[in-house]
Amino acid sequence: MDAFQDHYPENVSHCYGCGSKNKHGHQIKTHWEGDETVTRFTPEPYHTSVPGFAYGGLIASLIDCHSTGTAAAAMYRQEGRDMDSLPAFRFVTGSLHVDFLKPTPLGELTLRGTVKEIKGRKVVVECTVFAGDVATARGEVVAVQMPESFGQS
Ligand SMILES: CCCCCCCC/C=C\CCCCCCCC(=O)SCCNC(=O)CCNC(=O)[C@H](O)C(C)(C)COP(=O)(O)OP(=O)(O)OC[C@H]1O[C@@H](n2cnc3c(N)ncnc32)[C@H](O)[C@@H]1OP(=O)(O)O
Repeated sequence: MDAFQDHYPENVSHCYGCGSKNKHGHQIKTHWEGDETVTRFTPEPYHTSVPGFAYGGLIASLIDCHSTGTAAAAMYRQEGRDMDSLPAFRFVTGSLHVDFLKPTPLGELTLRGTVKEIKGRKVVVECTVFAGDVATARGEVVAVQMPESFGQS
């Protein structure tokens, strides 16, 4: 299935969470299901916190990149544009809030995102992590369109 991350240009495909060119990263893949965005990810044994359960930093990382990808896709969708069209929308994380509701078991996880707000260069995304039918974590990300000057002081 065509994923948002498949449309990131090669020179920005090195992100640890979502870059297809980062062999050490999570390489998440996100797509639309109606008005929700969905990522499926199965943690490895080395993502353990307490034996049998996933490390919270991993959960936060998945929420982060799921949500920045969702922000970009939502902007394209709002403008009725294809994700390969120019100018490109690229988002970075302004803030990342995570509530860990229940221990998250090692096994297939499903992240479901919804867009709460689009305003100017900012998109607010809510994301819930499910293990089976159980919501184990919920996050909110403020994603901001990357300024031209990103990385320069
Ligand atoms: C480090 C490597 C990144 C590589 C990226 C390469 C490009 C790749 C592109 C595509 C591939 C996918 C990449 C996915 C990336 C994955 C996620 C990450 O890990 S990103 C890394 C962590 N994040 C940062 O390093 C941001 C550092 N911070 C900044 O650069 C700025 O602070 C920035 C851009 C976030 C905001 O600065 P302003 O000056 O451009 O924007 P202002 O005008 O202040 O804010 C715009 C709106 O956003 C809100 N906002 C900004 N920061 C906020 C915050 N911390 N909390 C809540 N709202 C915030 C503001 O209140 C404002 O909203 P109102 O218009 O007033 O409604």
